[in-house]
Amino acid sequence: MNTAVTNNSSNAPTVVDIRKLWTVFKNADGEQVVHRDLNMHIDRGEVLSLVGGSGTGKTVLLRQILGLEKPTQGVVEVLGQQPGELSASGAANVGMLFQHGALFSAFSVLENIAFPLRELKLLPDELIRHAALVKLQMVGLEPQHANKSPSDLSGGMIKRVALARALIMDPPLLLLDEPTAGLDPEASDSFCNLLRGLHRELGLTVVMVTHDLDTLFDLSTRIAVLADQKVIVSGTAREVIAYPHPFIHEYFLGGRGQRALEALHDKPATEQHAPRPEAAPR
Ligand SMILES: Nc1ncnc2c1ncn2[C@@H]1O[C@H](COP(=O)(O)OP(=O)(O)OP(=O)(O)O)[C@@H](O)[C@H]1O
Repeated sequence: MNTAVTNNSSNAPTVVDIRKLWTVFKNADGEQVVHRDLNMHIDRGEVLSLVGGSGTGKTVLLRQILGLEKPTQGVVEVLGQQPGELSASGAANVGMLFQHGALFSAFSVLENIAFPLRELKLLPDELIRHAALVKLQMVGLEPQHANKSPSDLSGGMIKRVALARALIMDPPLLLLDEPTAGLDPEASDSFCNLLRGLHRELGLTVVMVTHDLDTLFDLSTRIAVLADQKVIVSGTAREVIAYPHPFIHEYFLGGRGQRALEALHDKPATEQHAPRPEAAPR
């Protein structure tokens, strides 16, 4: 099997560096190796999407970058720090948008957004409230929604509130787990537009897991494919699709993939970024 392609032309600093990562779970049948000697690095400003079959360890990898789980072996670094060892201020390096928003149902919209900042216990209430209102506006919601309960919100609004909460500490790195899952096409387009605008305006680095090909092609500057317990290829959509692997063929060249690809063909090639090797750690 070929290994993946050309050089990284970017001189941007590395935000996420994963080296020789192993994830092994013990279960009733013995051991399950999810990641085997996996290497991946993500530079500042990238929107890197993780694609792979069910159970290939995409969510586990996000949780390891966030510091919720430790790998069995190997190194995960975010801005040069191990996520599990981040200080209170360092914890602000990563914001995470969970798949279903994961809002606290007993809290108002504003209390949900403010929660991570309030937990730090470093700022007065009025400043926290002001910061949360700024984030509410940043995700395109009017102040009149501030006191609503999550149960009064549409699916698209819940995602926006969850995004505002993920951004409350101004993290340079944002993790997105299925950001458009459960949204209708219109809400999904609108949320992608919001994410694209925030990525540009805030200079964010983004790592995303999505099964939605429209979202994948719409937002990604690079796609990394997880298969055979590692990243088998990373690059633009065109480069990844050209890589010979049964998963890629099935995933991108089935009917669903073909439809999403038609939309991609309308995009100028200049919107695509250079492919990257992930075979060896730096
Ligand atoms: N805490 C855990 N203990 C044991 N096994 C786990 C644990 N967390 C994840 N796994 C297993 O690791 C594998 C990878 O899980 P993960 O949720 O990362 O997959 P995924 O690529 O996100 O899949 P999907 O696309 O279906 O969401 C799965 O087989 C899962 O059952």
